[in-house]
Amino acid sequence: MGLEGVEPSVFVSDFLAKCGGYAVVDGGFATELERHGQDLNDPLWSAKCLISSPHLVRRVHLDYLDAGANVIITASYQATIQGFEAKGLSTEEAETLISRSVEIACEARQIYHDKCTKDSWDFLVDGNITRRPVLVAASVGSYGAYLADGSEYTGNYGDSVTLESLKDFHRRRLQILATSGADLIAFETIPNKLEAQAYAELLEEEGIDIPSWFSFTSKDGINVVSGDSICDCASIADSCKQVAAVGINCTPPRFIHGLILSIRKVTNKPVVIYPNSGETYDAERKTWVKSTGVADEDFVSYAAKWRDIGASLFGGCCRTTPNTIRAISRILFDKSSLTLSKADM
Ligand code: MET
Ligand SMILES: [Zn+2]
Repeated sequence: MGLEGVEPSVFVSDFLAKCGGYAVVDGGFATELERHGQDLNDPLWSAKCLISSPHLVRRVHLDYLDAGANVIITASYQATIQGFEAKGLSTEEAETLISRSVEIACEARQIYHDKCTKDSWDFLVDGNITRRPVLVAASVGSYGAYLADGSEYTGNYGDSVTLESLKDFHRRRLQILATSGADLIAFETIPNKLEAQAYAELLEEEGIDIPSWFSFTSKDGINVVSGDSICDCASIADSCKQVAAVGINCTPPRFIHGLILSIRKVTNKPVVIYPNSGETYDAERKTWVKSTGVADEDFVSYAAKWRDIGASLFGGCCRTTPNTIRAISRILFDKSSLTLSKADM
């Protein structure tokens, strides 16, 4: 499935309609690889597994598909040409691994669909076999993710990083991912306005012809992590015609409600929400710690409320699991939890 001349907004609204109005995104990817025993304490983080354990990458995609995901996000979050080269790989090898991340996700989707066709009684609607729509979203992590020093959670890149240097950093990987067979590009954990602007300009300059979503990260529910206003950031996404959805990921669930309301003020594009488990990443100790202060309840119970204030795509980020996604899927498609206005439609 690709854009094929279809407007990005139409592509996503058609997809949402086919999913039943709302779509389920997968959950934490790197942290799920860790749960399977991988040591990702490495500058490549999850991208390390593209080299050492591609079978496990496929396994985790399959687990999320089994849990109900309509969108699976590739293992390319921290897969950069610069990062692979620092490990001694050639440029060509690095580029192959980046494309491979998309191929593996597409393979998982194929395996999943083949399995469903065999067990087709699960998929019978009015006597016809229907397939749950599944899109492969190619992940682009921020420049801070490549630095692997936690700066995707501060957005503080220093004065030497400019709009042009960010565009140069991201250009080649974006070109590869856009022609790799992915259905869309997921720009994830965007920590500041400058990087959003760099992505928007790159999409235009490179004539990227698959849709994208821009997903920001926040640690206070008001601004993105750098302190830039979420409204300013979402406005950049709103102005870019190739951006088909705007949202928030890797942010504690308790901040999501206010962020959706802020995003809604500046855009009518679909809102994508995939919070983390509510724990905080300690970059020095390279570990997740329980946050102090307000407790994060099980965020699955919030999903219906986020839907009711206008979000359309829901999943999880770091430390969420296939169980989280299964629960979100249940809540979203549980007709009895729909609001009156939705039930009346
Ligand atoms: C730091 S956010 C990481 C996002 C990425 N898609 C993952 O789940 O691994
Ligand atoms: Zn995350």
